[in-house]
Amino acid sequence: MATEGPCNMPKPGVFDFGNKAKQDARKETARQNHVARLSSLSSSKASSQGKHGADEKAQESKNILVSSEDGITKITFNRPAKKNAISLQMYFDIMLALKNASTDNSVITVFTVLLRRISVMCHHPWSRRTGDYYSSGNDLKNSINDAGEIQDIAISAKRLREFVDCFIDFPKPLVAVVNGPAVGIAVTLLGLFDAVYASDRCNVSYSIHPSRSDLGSLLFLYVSKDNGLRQEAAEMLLFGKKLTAREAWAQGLVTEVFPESTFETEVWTRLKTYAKLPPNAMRVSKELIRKHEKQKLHTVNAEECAAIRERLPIEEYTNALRNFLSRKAKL
Ligand SMILES: CCCCCC/C=C/C(=O)SCCNC(=O)CCNC(=O)[C@H](O)C(C)(C)COP(=O)(O)OP(=O)(O)OC[C@H]1O[C@@H](n2cnc3c(N)ncnc32)[C@H](O)[C@@H]1OP(=O)(O)O
Repeated sequence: MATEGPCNMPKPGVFDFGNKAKQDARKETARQNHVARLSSLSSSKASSQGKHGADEKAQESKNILVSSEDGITKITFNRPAKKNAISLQMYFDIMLALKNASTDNSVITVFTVLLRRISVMCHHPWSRRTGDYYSSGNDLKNSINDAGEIQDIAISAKRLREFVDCFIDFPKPLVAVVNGPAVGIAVTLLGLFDAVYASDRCNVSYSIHPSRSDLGSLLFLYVSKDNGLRQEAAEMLLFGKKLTAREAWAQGLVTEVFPESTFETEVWTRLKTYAKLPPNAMRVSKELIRKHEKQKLHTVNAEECAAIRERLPIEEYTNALRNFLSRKAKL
């Protein structure tokens, strides 16, 4: 792989991970090992997948499960021990899953959390219960090594930008089934879904993570457009106020709130019905609805990621990270 000289390669498309990784490597020669790891992950998985039907199992990875059934491709967080914190590998797995879902036979793509079976001594011997968290956001270990030093900020910030771009550009209806609390980047993404169904045990928040106001500007753009909710949104983004599912609905961040007891049945019944609607009409409608805001979202995303890249190495951030990792601080 060339690492010197001018970069004359054309800018790769948003789902063109192979070329993006190569360009990263040219610019970040000092970080080649890390980039190579991500690149090899991309190429090995991409080559083993290609196009597939909506009724086949599409992708296996430990913390992100992908399956397709009844016209719905489901992308499922499966890292309950870490509250579904999103590691660098998971960012990559999700991008790959979105890339595949954009060309598979499915009609709708849904993000959700794996349900866990727990034993309860009440009316039923076994009861289904949702995973603890929908997602606790960015894995705080992404940017700190075992010695407590900040690492790979440039690559992480670039990866984050590509990740969010994939959501902005996703061509099919994209739905979030949020059956637990969501934090940080997982909240920001809600504004990029076409529908967000939340159970009443969900809440949304930004952490004490000092980068939250950068990351939140994307969300702010979305919720505060014409609806006079600027101050409420700012309270969450600047001061870390946690919103209940119903407050998030009032902000326009959640489409509908369901009681936890009927959440799964109601939501999946509805989604299966939606997946029978004409796919092309939905794609064209989505394109028309989103067309005018897309460029703005890309611009804000680029600005946010640049701000994250600049601000993250500062002491305020490193202290917050170390405090969390040494168990002195939480949300
Ligand atoms: C370089 C790229 C920069 C990107 C910047 C953009 C930022 C995006 C964001 O998403 S910022 C938000 C980051 N998230 C947080 O700050 C949440 C941190 N977590 C918590 O505050 C708490 O864990 C909790 C409130 C979510 C849950 O508390 P509790 O129920 O008490 O569980 P534990 O704290 O014991 O957690 C269990 C287990 O999970 C690990 N964990 C939880 N969240 C994260 C996380 N975000 N990153 C890494 N690890 C996480 C936690 O350490 C425990 O692990 P352990 O059992 O100790 O091994």
